[in-house]
Amino acid sequence: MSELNQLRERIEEINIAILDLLSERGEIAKQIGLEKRKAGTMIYDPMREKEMINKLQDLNKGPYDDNVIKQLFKEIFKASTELQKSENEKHLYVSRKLKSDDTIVTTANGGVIGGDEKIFVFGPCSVESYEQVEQVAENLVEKGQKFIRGGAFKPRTSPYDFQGLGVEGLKILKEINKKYDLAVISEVVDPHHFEMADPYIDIYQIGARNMHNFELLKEAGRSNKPVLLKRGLSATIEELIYAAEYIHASGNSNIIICERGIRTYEKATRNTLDISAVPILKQGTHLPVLVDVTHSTGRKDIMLPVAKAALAVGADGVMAEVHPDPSVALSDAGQQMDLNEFDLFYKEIEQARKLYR
Ligand SMILES: O=C(O)C(=O)C[C@]1(C(=O)O)C=C[C@@H](O)C=C1
Repeated sequence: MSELNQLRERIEEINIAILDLLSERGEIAKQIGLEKRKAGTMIYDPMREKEMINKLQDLNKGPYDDNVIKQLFKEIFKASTELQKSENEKHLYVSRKLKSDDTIVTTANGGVIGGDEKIFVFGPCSVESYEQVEQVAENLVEKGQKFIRGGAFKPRTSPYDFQGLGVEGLKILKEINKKYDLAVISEVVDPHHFEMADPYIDIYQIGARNMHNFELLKEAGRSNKPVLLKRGLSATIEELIYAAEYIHASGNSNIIICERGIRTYEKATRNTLDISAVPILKQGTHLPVLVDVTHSTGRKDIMLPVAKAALAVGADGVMAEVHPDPSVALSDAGQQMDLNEFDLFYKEIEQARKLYR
């Protein structure tokens, strides 16, 4: 055998030895990934990678220089994190990889979210009085709606802003539910609220500001009612999925995700609606996805085209705020539709809804 062929043979043996070691390394990385998942730690660990690279560079005898070694190992670490992520994703309860069928959330009054028909969730930002909620409820029943939203506990940016009527607000919502058979969606802000609010609420809402409140998510997971989870103000789609996973992992599979806009540098709208999050969430998870056009835009003049866009990209429904007299509303006065504006909005969005059934 020529010298060249002998060397090539040796190199191929080494390739196979490296491949075997890489496979073994990959299997260990997968196990590390599972341990990290149990502990709730992030997959990517730059400090650990730096430590390992420093050690390897110290031991490096050449002929490859330190930078080449660094690049080669960086590629290996990257491949490991990708492996860990896809393994984790396969194991996420909310992942479509684990369950290909859509999750369909139902309420006692026959409301269905995530089924063949797209749905709407309308109602005032805050519950202010029985009369105020009733005016909206009557309007919704005339339109054949199944849901009403209204906040009784309001986590507001300023502590001096209206904080909601609390339990009194929930009682009003229950009266409305009994009289109009509308399923009530209302926010809870404290892990102790679930037990207290149970007799009054049909779907618990976890608001954007609490998307990362893990104790609240876990308690929502222990509750026996559907949970509408809003995307955090600065949360990535991955973080939103993990927040939903917290609820599912604690035992509750009835989860609805709500894209409500994220904080960007753009000032033309209140938040920036991440429209691409909708198909990404629909592909990556089996959960129903709603789009809140009030909080994402903060502008009544563009709510309709944005709502149509949400339905067009695959949202299971649209949320929007409606108030009988927004000018005196105790919260979100500028962005809630009055009943006339709502009629116009509804006529058009109902047409669009039929298109995307
Ligand atoms: O040690 C870890 O925490 C791992 O997840 C393993 C590993 C690796 O491949 O060595 C993978 C990704 C991390 O960014 C750091 C290291």
